[in-house]
Amino acid sequence: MTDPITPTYIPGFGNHVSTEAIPGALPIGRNSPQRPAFGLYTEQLSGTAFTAPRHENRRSWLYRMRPTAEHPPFEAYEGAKRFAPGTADTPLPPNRLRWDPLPLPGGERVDLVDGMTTMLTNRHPADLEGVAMHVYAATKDMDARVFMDADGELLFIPEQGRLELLTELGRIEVAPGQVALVPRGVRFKALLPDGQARGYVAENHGALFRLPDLGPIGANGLANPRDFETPVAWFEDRDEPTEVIQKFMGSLWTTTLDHSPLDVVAWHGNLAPWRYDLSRFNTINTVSFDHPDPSIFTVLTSPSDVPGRANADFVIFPPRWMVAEGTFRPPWFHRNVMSEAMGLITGAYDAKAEGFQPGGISLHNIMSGHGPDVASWQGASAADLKPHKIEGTMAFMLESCWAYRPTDYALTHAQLDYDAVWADFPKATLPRS
Ligand SMILES: O=C(O)Cc1cc(O)ccc1O
Ligand SMILES: [Fe+2]
Repeated sequence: MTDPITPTYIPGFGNHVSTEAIPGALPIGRNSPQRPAFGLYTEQLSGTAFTAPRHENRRSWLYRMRPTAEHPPFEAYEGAKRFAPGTADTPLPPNRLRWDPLPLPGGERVDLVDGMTTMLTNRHPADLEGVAMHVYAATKDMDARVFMDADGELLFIPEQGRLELLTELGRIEVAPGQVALVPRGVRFKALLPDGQARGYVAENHGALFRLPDLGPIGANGLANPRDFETPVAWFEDRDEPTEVIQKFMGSLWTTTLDHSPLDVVAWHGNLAPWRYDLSRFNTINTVSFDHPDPSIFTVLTSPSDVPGRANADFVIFPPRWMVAEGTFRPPWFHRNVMSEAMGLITGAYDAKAEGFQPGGISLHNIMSGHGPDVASWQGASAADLKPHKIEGTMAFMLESCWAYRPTDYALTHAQLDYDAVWADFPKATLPRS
């Protein structure tokens, strides 16, 4: 059963962890003993192909009360109609779009799974590439059910309310301002310690998120590995019917076990959930002039097969000093070969004076002209360029080389005239010859 003890974490990113909730549960010196302690079952959970290069290879060994293999067939899940509904195969308009935050559900309370709305997808999960952006608005704990995503790892980005993620590999509490990752295939349930919660989920079908290379920055900076926290082993011993909802190849499926599958008593390996506090991000930026590319704010990257071109970059815009001299300081006007989906966790974003709200989303797909809105452009063009601290804000970008396609729900719920934020810029006045 869930107990109120604060979860315990082990620091480090991608480390080889060994952890047991009951002394003696973890075998020593071999992965697969003939008779594991206490009659536990051994299971390998792979996050990369068996043959992935050693520095990319991610897997963990789980020691559990029953094998995952013991389950009835899955059937189509009829709930969560806005979660993973698929997208139409019609031409994708190149329009810029923006969305207000989802209202929290009013009447009947909904849990995290039924409170999920898929907004943007790119690529099909079967391609093993691409990312999706979902938003959740939940008002109920998941009780006798768990969720598992066979289609990718899940990066939770809370905007309101904490989530307590009870996973097969341990418990994670994540609050707005922090993010948490649940690896592909790991079952979990989400409790809402604040009674309700809202936020974003980035679902990554491609190469696992990793820390970016630092190049000339050196050995330290941006997100430092020691600030990632992986939970110690924890399990529940619950012989009660437990629904398992699984996302597989873009659809939702359900089956019911006679026990909780959160029954991993010990595990070791380097494929595990973690959380990270975005305030630990060591923000690096110009101390001279110009506005560096936003890649300087990359927290995590999922590479594609093309060097330097991300399947997905998770980038943040944290509080920071702005000191650039003789410079238009906010994001510039630009057209990007990558596609940009953005969210706002708190505060305001420096390129948008209004209309981009916490919990909202904006979409600027490949080659869409965008940048500061008229009000932000006017303000920054006239600003006195003394050092200035941008405070109380946290926006993020899920930048992908694949164009995003909004779901039907997203298309029918977008703000009506986002283009207007860039209307009526004064024309440049050229010198007369
Ligand atoms: O479009 C955006 O607001 C995101 C962004 C921010 C920035 O500082 C530079 C480029 C960029 O795409
Ligand atoms: Fe941009």
